[in-house]
Amino acid sequence: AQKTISELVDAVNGTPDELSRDAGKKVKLRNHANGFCTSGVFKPNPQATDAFAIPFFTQANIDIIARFSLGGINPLSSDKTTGRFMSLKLNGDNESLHFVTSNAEVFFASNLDDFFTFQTKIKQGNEGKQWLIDNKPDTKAFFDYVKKLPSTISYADNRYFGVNSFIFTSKNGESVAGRWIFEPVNGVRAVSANELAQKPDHFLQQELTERIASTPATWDLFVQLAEEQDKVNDPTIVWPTSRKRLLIGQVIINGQHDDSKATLECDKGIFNPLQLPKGISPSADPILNARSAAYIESFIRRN
Ligand code: HEM
Repeated sequence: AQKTISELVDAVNGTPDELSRDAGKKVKLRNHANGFCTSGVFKPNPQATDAFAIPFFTQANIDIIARFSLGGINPLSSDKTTGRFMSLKLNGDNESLHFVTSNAEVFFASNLDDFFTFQTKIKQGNEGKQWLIDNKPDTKAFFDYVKKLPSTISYADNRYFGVNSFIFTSKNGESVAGRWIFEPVNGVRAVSANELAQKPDHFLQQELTERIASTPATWDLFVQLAEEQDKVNDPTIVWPTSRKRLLIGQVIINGQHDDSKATLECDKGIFNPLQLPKGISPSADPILNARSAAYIESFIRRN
């Protein structure tokens, strides 16, 4: 039988027992616990609405609430790992759009059973990891990809990927599949193992806060468009880099609303990958379609 949302959240939180929901609630477990919130503005590319029928992007400046995080349920995990995550709420005058992204372009599972298996095995240490390498080619490909990710000493120095596909309505009413890619305007900056070793265990929050006090962290947001032969509903398959990209706008993280209630309390809420404006809809990717419900279940448990 298909895994339930509750079982998936149990597996993520590592509390797979009948009382897990209550247990999770008591200890307030949450994935991506090591993280913090800040703010900024999104400036759509005026040409974006030449290609797409997405009225949301006609607003010149859209407020952003951002949360940067690491994977895992340990709020005190070391910042020296390579995984980096960026979640954004674009709050427009009439609609909103959320992004929940990773610096890995590829996912480790294409279906909920494999997601559950990954979460369960990965918590069993080296033996579980070896089992995944031997039995799950998608997960092995993900491990190989992650090994090649650069070490970075700033959230600003990474590319971020939406990973799952969405369906975009073109100006002439056609549906086209695409994926979000955020390119850091100053490029990816990798550091040596030596430079990373000199850092304390926790530095990412302070680094970004100090950085944006003088210079915003900025990303160009692109939609990478699928071609006929591309697998749209499988996040373990990366599309060729030759695929056409359209510039949608720029993400500018400058802390402009860091004193607002929405930013200060952003940790309490959720980022919802299915919060989309008119003209963008979810693909049939089963991973994407389980995410909102899982995030809401996690939200209920931790509140
Ligand atoms: C079936 C697939 C997935 C499940 C079940 C799942 C589960 C979860 C859960 C339970 C949380 C905690 C939510 C909360 O309490 O706020 C979470 C957060 C998060 N997930 Fe996933 N996830 C899935 C796929 C993905 C994918 C594909 C990505 C990357 C593109 C991703 C990136 C994130 C990020 C960045 C957060 C933190 C959001 C924040 O900053 O508040 N997840 N996920």
